[in-house]
Amino acid sequence: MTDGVPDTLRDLPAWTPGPVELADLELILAGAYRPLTGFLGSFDAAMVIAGGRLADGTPWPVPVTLSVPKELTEHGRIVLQDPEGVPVALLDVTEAWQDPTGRGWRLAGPLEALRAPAHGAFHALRRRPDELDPVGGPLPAEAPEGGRPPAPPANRLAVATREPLHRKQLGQLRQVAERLGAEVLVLPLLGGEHDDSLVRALLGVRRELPDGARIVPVPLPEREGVEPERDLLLRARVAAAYGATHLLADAEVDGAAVPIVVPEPWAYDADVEVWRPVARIEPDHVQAELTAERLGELLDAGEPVPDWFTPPAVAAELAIARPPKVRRGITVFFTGLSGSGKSTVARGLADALVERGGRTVTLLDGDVVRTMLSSGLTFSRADRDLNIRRIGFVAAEITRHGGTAICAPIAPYAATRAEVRRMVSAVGDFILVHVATPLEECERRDRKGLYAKARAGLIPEFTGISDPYEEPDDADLVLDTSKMAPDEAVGLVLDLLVDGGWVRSA
Ligand SMILES: Nc1ncnc2c1ncn2[C@@H]1O[C@H](COP(=O)(O)OS(=O)(=O)O)[C@@H](OP(=O)(O)O)[C@H]1O
Ligand SMILES: Nc1ncnc2c1ncn2[C@@H]1O[C@H](COP(=O)(O)OP(=O)(O)O)[C@@H](O)[C@H]1O
Repeated sequence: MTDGVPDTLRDLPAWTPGPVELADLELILAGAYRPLTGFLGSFDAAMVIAGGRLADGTPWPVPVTLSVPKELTEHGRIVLQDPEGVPVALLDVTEAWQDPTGRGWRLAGPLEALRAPAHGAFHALRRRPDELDPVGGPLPAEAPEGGRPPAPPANRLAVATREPLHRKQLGQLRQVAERLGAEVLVLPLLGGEHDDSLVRALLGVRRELPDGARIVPVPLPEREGVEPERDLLLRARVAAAYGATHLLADAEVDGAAVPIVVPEPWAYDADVEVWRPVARIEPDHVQAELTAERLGELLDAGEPVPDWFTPPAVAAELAIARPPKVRRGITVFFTGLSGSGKSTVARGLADALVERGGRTVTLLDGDVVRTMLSSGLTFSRADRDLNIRRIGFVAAEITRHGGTAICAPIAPYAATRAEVRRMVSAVGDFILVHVATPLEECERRDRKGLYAKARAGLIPEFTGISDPYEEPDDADLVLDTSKMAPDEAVGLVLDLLVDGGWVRSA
């Protein structure tokens, strides 16, 4: 491995895989996907999807593939790079194939590591499987006074989790580890929006884990469309590569790479105020679980998460990952025809929120965006989509940081609006307001004289006249401004925000 890009690679085409593929690449190169040494070819992928096995019969739960644009399928070698353009691996292409369902192109072939991938927060905790001691670790150098050295643990119990561990799971983990005589390896699975919170929540309960427990973050994002059983099988594979002899999980699954251990049910004993196996609690002392729904309600309302349920360090991280609604970032996204009233209502809403105080507001109005962020873009479908994606990107950043983004573009395409909803919802909340003023009314208003020009054929591709507008079927609020005054329209959006808990009632 060298610092610069070797001369021999400089002329090769480079490709930046998607986030899940980059995580796969890292795990393949680290040996955490053993026995996989590269992305799957068509036969292996088909066998995995159909029967959970590679073509040679090795059990493998999910298709680990690399998708590329068609142009890249003509090359024999490709440099795979991270999103900053730093080369990570060299792919020797042995097969370019087309996915039978989506028709997208895939590449397979051996990989050569060029440089260790750059890790962000908590990089100091990362370990490749070969950087962990084998089960049991090195023997203690000296025996404790007057006794024999304790036997090293015979087993390694892994927990591979995308969720923090609460008091129940911590108790179950201690119980199972003790029963197995196992050391504990916690693998926080990275790839979500709150990776840092997850790792901090696990570090925060270190003292509640059995002695010597290790925490090693592993990039294993949730994969779209993969059933929970297959995800569990993949977690077991990775745990096995990290030397685990057992994996703690909520459910059993056949064919796992290491035995899955499902702990016996535990509950909170309200009489003696401890968590313990249900079998050891008087039935009328069993406290009802805090459901995920109730936990969500507490966090949304900014109420404390009870100490009996989770340690304070975890509760603090839960509140960071899901802040109270009054402090949570939100995007209010107006969509509608030109002249429908988007800017008027959006401006009125921004003013009303500023007057109330308590929220920072950024208005991303359609016309204004087009003179700054999207200057130079046309009104072709591709440029409109790019414009909306840019607005969505900025809105998501504002939302991530707890702000209020108010957007007011036409945004005529449902798929692009859905993309923005996804981007924003991953980091906060998203409200879609359809300003559904009829075209006749927008045209009658014709504030800028654009409809007249469009009718005269002077503006090609004018939304509603010579270009499509796809009506939303997922709007959180629909406003027809031909039937109400601007103040009333603003009032309706404000009511929605107050009722939903994002804005305090005046
Ligand atoms: N061909 C065509 N179609 C639609 N609109 C046009 C067009 N050409 C210029 N304009 C003016 O541009 C404003 C719409 O820009 P947006 O960025 O909101 O459009 S889009 O979301 O990218 O489709 C829109 O402003 P609003 O009236 O505020 O919606 C129009 O004034
Ligand atoms: N209830 C209402 N809400 C919003 N705008 C209204 C309403 N009633 C009349 N209008 C008028 O309609 C026009 C809408 O223009 P604008 O807000 O720029 O629309 P857009 O941003 O959708 O192009 C303004 O002249 C506004 O005064």
